[in-house]
Amino acid sequence: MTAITRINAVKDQTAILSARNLKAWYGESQALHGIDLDIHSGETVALLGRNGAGKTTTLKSITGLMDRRSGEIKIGGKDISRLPLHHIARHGLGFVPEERGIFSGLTVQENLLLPPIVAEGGHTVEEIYALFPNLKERRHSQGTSLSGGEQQMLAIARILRTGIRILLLDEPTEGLAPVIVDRIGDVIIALRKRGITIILVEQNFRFAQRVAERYYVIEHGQVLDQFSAAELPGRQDWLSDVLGV
Ligand SMILES: Nc1ncnc2c1ncn2[C@@H]1O[C@H](COP(=O)(O)OP(=O)(O)OP(=O)(O)O)[C@@H](O)[C@H]1O
Repeated sequence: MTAITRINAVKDQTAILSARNLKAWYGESQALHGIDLDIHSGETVALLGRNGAGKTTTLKSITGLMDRRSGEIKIGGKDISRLPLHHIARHGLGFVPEERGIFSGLTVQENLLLPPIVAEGGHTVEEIYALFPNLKERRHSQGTSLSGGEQQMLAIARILRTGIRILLLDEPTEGLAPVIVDRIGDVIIALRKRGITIILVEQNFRFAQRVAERYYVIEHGQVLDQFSAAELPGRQDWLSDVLGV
C-alpha cells in the first residue's frame, strides 16, 4: 500500500457517506459517469457545477430515486446501494428536493408531523419551533399560504423530526429573497452545530461560501476536483472559469 492509498483508506473509514463509481442514466442518456464522494460526519459539503453538470442527479442517485444507476453507496460503512428508498431513510438519510413537496391541503403542523420517525435522536416539535419560530407562529396555516422561504424551512424542519443524521438539500435558496436566504443559512449553520451532516447543491455561490466547509466541483457527470473552504481563495479564478460566473 502506498502512502497515498493508505491515507485514502483511513479517510474512507471515517466517511459517514461514501459513493464509488456512481453512474446514472435517464433512459439511454447517461448523466453520471463515475462519481466518487467521501463525506465525513458533521461536515457541510456543497456540490458546485454548471447547469446540467449532474449535481441533482448525484443527490437523487444517493437517495435511490434514479431508476437506472450503478456503483456503490455506503452509509456508516454499510452498503445501501440496493435498498429501497424507505429503507434508506432508516439509515439516517433525508432528502429535501428542489420542489420541497409541502402538502398544500395540510397545515404547517400537519405537514411537520407527517413523515414517520425512522431513528432515535430526532428533533422534538418544541426544538423545531425553537429553531424555526416563524413556523410556530404559522403552525395552523395551510401549506398553500406559505411563502417560498417558509416552505423551504418546513421541508427541512419536518425531515429533522424523523431522526435523520445526513441531510441532502437541493437548491435550498432557489427563488428566495436575500433576507430569507440569510435565514436559511443561519438554519444550516445551526444544524451543523448539532452535528447533522449536510450535502447541498447550490447555484448561489455566495450562499455556498457562507455555509460550506468543503466543495466538490462536478462537470459532465464527473468530479472535476474537491477542496476545502480554506483552499477556496487559491481556487477562485479556476472556479469562476469552471462555473462560468
Ligand atoms: N428528468 C430528466 N430526464 C432526462 N434527462 C435529465 C432529467 N433530469 C436531468 N437530466 C439531464 O441529466 C444531466 C444532469 O442533470 P442535473 O439536473 O443532475 O444537473 P444539475 O447539475 O443539477 O443542473 P441544474 O442546476 O440545471 O439542475 C443533464 O444533462 C440534464 O439535462
